[in-house]
Amino acid sequence: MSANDAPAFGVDSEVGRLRSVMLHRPGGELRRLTPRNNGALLFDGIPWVERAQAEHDRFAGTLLEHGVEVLYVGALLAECLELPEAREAVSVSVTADPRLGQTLGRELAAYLADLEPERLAAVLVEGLTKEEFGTSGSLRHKMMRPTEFVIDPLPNMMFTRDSSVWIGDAVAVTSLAMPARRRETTLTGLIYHHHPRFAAVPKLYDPSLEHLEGGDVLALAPGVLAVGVGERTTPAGAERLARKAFEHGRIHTVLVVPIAQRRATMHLDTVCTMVDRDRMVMYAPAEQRLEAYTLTSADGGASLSIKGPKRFLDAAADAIGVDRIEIIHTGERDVVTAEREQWDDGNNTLALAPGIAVAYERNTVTNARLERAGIKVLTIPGSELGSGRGGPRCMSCPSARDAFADA
Ligand SMILES: NC(=O)NCCC[C@H](N)C(=O)O
Repeated sequence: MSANDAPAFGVDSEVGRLRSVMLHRPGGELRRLTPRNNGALLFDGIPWVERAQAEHDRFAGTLLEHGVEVLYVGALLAECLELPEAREAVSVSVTADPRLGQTLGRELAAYLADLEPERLAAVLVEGLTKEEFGTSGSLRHKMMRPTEFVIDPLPNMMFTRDSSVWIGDAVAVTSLAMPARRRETTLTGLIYHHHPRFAAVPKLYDPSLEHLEGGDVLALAPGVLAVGVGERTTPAGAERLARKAFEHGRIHTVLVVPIAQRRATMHLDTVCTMVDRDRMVMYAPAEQRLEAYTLTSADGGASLSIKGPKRFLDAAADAIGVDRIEIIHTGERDVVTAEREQWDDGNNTLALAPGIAVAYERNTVTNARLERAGIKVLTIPGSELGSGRGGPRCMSCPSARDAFADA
């Protein structure tokens, strides 16, 4: 398919020319972060909010300059929340929180029902404190501190990569592992199920299923997925996704890649990302260490063949049908620079086309290596955004790329 008749939706690789992407511009939810809650909310510091927004605007600006359509979660949500059925679904999911109790739950439903779509969309992401909510006849409310949350904020909403992932022409709304992020998928799910733009798109997964996060899913090439299994995605989640992808029919091989269960490697896309058709930026120690189980199915996912494990890069080259995948290392050969730049999302790049990638400017050594290898690196600032431990790939969910064959 050529660029002119590219599908309205669809992602068959990490590098096909990017056409449309979902972002979330960080807002008031970042103002909820304090030194007491930042750990539980999965931030390594307290971001300067205005600066984080300016950095995010630079990111979005870079995408727009390169012809990418930028869709914002806030606007899509507000558009959905014009629909009574979407408002009802969101109210039911928020007020089902057992911590609220019957009275506060009922009062909260009435409060949400009075909000205009845009304000409701903002409250759902920014959260709501007791003092913002106002008076209540509930015991729960009486016993809360003024700054305690009636609705928890979602400061990680800007990492749109994790709560949904496109596989061919279908979307998987994922099942997030960390309590601080679980409610994100009620919002992304709402968008994909209710927004007229996406309502007809086939849905491959849902948040009630085994844990699976989009940052762990790499579309290595048409028909081939790599799924990291570690702190977030479970083996059961990877297996379920594989079955569903085989059943849907666009995927022939799923490589399941165990990754260390620690914060520095929370998702596979913190360890490696594709920057070209057969080139990857990767944390050097992973080159030899990463292994993969190769999953295939001869009957559309009803039964699975599981082979391996073998070295990930060999399994990937076999599955894609190339001699080898060329690796560009994060940082230098010295362990310290590599570790620092891996931590700062040096290999969490977003490809706009084969050989063109957006990267944080701070990872100077990795970026220089990429440039030396002939990759065009478009840098963006990320000093504040980075405190959430996610880079350009984490902060974007592509819904349309040109087909790999034509990219
Ligand atoms: N794919 C990614 O690596 N996403 C970054 C997620 C960062 C977020 N603070 C988290 O811990 O989930």
